[in-house]
Amino acid sequence: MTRRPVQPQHELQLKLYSQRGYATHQERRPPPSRMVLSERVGRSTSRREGDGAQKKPRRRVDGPWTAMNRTVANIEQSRKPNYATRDDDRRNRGKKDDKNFKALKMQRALASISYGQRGSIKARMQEVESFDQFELLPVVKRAIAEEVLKGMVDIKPTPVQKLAIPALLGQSLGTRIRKQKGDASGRQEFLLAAETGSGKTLAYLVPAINALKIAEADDEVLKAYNKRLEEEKEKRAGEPVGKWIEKFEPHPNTARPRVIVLVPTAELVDQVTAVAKKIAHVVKIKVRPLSGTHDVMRIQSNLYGPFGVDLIVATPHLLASIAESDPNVLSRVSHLVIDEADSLLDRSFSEDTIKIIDRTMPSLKQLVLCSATIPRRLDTYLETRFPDMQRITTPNLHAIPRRVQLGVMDVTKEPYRHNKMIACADAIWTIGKDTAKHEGVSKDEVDITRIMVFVNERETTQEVADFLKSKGINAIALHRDTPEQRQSEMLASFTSSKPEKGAMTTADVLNSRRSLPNTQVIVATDLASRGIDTLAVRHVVLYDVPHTTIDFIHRLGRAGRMGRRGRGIVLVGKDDRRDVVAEVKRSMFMGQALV
Ligand SMILES: Nc1ncnc2c1ncn2[C@@H]1O[C@H](COP(=O)(O)OP(=O)(O)OP(=O)(O)O)[C@@H](O)[C@H]1O
Repeated sequence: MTRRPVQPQHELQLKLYSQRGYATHQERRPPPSRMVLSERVGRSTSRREGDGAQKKPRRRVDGPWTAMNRTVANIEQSRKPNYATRDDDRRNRGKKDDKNFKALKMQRALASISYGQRGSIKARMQEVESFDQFELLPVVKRAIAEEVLKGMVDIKPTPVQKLAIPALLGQSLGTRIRKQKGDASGRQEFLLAAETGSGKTLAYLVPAINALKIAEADDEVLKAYNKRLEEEKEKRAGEPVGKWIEKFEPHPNTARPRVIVLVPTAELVDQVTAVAKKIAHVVKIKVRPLSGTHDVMRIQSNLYGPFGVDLIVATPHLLASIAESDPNVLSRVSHLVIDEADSLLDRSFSEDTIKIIDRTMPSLKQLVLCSATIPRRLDTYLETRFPDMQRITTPNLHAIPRRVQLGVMDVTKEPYRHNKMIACADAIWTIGKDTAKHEGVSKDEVDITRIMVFVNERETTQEVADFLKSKGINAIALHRDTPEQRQSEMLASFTSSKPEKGAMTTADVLNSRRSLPNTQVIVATDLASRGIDTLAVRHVVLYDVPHTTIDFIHRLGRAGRMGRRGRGIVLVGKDDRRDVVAEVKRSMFMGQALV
């Protein structure tokens, strides 16, 4: 048997962060797994092989003395290490083999979507080339081109938009997407599932606003109100409307929105509101945000303001509590969108979300759930509650794009000795310096590098941010107690689509020893930043190994958005599931969906 040469750890680290962009020998060819878990680990002991198959298994009570007095090593045959060679590994790669994703399979959190179904969808998508092919009102098309995607050349719908917009519009198009008739009440239910950063927001906002505008044209009450308003304007000859509108009769849409978009966080309320307002500006509808960060006065004026409200973007908790005191708020909703449905229908939010779904049901025409991941729990819930829901899934759902690379840092080795904080700071310093180096020494100013660090527990965010600050890194923790202004300033720079120049030159950055100029870091849990459109982020550090593949997808999804390239670094410690990390890395390399 040939032995593999052992490389000193610091050499591996250097290689890992070398200019070749993490594509080191180890990276390109993951070592074979030395310990392969039993294929039948999920089955009960009674059904395992051999003569013991018929016997009832003896009940074993685990306790401090269980391992004593054993005369044989308690190693199952099936747990024997698999000494697969690299050649075996290379041969097996790509084969649809049960060996793949074993560790992930044990954790299986995501619902599986057949590749057969994805293939046929891919063919249908090719039939759509432009937003003009959708049966949208001209004013909505203009809003997309002139406001939302302003400045972009060759504007094309993204895969999820190609599939979802015609379906939500009830348009047959060439796409042959099944036109949903709706149930007895005429209500339609959709699930939009597509990768992170793939343009889901527009995919649901555009058809909802289009429907809103069509309904508005048929609304007799609104037409009569507008007529009276025009007469009043004439009567008051030139007096600014803002001065007298409060005293005029209440707007028919006051506190009676027709479209509601639910999102999990205040940051997402702001983000989705900003996109909706860009369309609203051209289309002339009233879009208002409702989130816990607003004071009571602002919430009151957003909901009960004299100009009415058409579309509300809200967090479920706040909206559910408003609906408790004023049930009419949800009495006229025709379109309900649940963005980040995997979070909003999970334990912490589901009570309020379901309350809102139930209350809007009588008037609801379209229910749209939107998510980058479909956890099995959500899948089961939808199966039971909405058996006729039309599922629109893109071909790459649950796969982390190949343009995002994943590097692994072993924190148990020198020089880190299990100290994750030092490893994290080291990774950030390396990224900061490497990025400056890549920009070239001739540059006067270097672009600011934005890095997101993800931890599993909210409590750790501040601890990690403080440590990074002590190491000269400009880091901020994203949690409830961070001053709102600082938080929103930092988020604004992370979500900007244009690169921003820092004050330092390349030489300054490379020579600096005490602080890392031109680098900004946000430390967060993925829940705090779920859905945030961090276009400026190219690097993500997974300080903790995520608990599930769902978290892997959402966290790595903050980088490499909308076709951009990205890099992730996962810090792996003594107690972390290396097998899971290795399999995620392998599936990313092969462009396969995670399980
Ligand atoms: N057709 C398009 N062409 C180019 N860019 C687009 C298009 N549609 C949307 N975008 C841009 O893509 C980015 C990501 O969109 P969006 O935030 O809707 O992604 P998402 O799918 O909701 O991601 P997540 O799952 O992380 O919430 C935004 O900056 C948006 O402006």
